[in-house]
Amino acid sequence: MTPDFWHGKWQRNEIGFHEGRPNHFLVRHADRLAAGAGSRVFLPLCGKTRDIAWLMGRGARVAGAELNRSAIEQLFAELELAPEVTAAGPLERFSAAGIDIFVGDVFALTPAHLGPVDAIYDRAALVALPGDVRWHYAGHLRGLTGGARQLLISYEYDQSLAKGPPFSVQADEVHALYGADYHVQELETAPVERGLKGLSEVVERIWQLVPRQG
Ligand SMILES: C[S@@+](CC[C@H](N)C(=O)[O-])C[C@H]1O[C@@H](n2cnc3c(N)ncnc32)[C@H](O)[C@@H]1O
Repeated sequence: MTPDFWHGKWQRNEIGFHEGRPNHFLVRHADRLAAGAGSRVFLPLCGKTRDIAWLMGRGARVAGAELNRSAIEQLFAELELAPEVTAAGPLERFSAAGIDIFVGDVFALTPAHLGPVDAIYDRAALVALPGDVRWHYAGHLRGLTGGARQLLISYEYDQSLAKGPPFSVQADEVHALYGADYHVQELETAPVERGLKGLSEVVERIWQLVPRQG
């Protein structure tokens, strides 16, 4: 997916991925992020997800990365926060109390700019990326965060019936991407009731990834 693909989606308001309310799996399993008051949670490819407000409401601090500037302007408007905007290498940092969002390519974000994070919450981020990029992404997340624990939400469907994104990411791929560094545990699986891409047989899975040396 090129940056223009995603900018076009935001420009045309084709944001079917945006849930508009906190994700049901996150609400049920957030305690496993061990991200209570003061913890800092990183949301890669964050869009303007309502999960950010929900996590902040629990006292977590939030960091995010998002390609599209308008999405982040909308996010701050919805949070009723006025961001301070500064340069962060090739990205921009939108900051307010308890929140830093890096606008630009997540692959250009460095650990020095991101700063320490306690946990990663990946919803519709890994699955937004094509297969070859997913390997690069998993390694980049490790490098950015020192292998912080994760909650990861994936979709599975028959990829021969529809093109991504979101891409189908099978269980064995999650293990292959993360199993060397993390204990990978499936927490819950549920059918996507409204379907996805016109397909009725789609499942959504939430994973907990705990660092092996942690
Ligand atoms: C499927 S959406 C998911 C957004 C959000 N996680 C949610 O749950 O609503 C993927 C988002 O990733 C952003 N994105 C895609 N490639 C990116 C990249 N290389 N760096 C940063 N953001 C990216 C897109 O603009 C889009 O907002």
